[in-house]
Amino acid sequence: MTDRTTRAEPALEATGLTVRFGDRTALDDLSLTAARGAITALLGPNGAGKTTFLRCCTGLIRPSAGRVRVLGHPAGSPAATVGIGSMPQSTGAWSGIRPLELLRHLAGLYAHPLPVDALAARLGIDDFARTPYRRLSGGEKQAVNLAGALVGRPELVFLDEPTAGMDPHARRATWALLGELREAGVSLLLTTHAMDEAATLADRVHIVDGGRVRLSGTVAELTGDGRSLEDVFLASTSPHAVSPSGAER
Ligand SMILES: Nc1ncnc2c1ncn2[C@@H]1O[C@H](COP(=O)(O)OP(=O)(O)OP(=O)(O)O)[C@@H](O)[C@H]1O
Repeated sequence: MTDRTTRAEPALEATGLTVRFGDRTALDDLSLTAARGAITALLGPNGAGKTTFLRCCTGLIRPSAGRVRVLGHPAGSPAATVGIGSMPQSTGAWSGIRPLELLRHLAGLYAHPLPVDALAARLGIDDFARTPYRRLSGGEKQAVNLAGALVGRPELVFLDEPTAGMDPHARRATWALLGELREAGVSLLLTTHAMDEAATLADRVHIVDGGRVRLSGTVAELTGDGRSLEDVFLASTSPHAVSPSGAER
């Protein structure tokens, strides 16, 4: 599916994305790229537009203006969708299904899935493999959601706050796994509120606020003047919600 031309394109390229929900502007002419084989982190206050952006990338939302190319193909097209994995912030979809059943079901949708048992063992899912999804703890659900995103061997993975709710052991194990995926050439785009997560993992950071990219760079570039990443974040973003007109606050 991926030819030489599309391999030359970034893993992800968004140009001039605008998304409105009624009179609320969630994305406001947002443009950014994510390189192949790298971890790109999206930081931003609550309501900044991060999840909306991921939903545009996975084809769940069609922007009112702008375009997204995923692995060299239009977002939402079959050619783009086949190469991606997505870990949403939460999913109410699974309810009574048990983690191993779910992962086997998802694996069956792909031609060359990862071995489910090994993936479940790696993410500690063995311990609760037969517990109905809705009974799992927050961190356990996160592990299952992550496994679901990875089981199809995606070229590009979208992770919406992947370690939110995880204990420090699970968080470190997840960081290690994401680092290994990058070493294997997988491209990753994650959102996070954890500055240490971005600083540890990200090759490039985009700070988003009010539906726009406010700052981009490596962590070293962004903190080159001696400030912490959190100080840079606080100085470049606002605590207020997006105004109904979408105007800058
Ligand atoms: N389906 C929807 N209908 C109406 N408004 C929406 C919808 N989805 C998102 N919004 C609004 O768009 C804005 C951006 O939301 P989004 O979920 O993308 O933010 P976020 O950066 O992911 O926030 P958080 O860090 O809290 O998860 C918010 O003001 C939100 O209320």
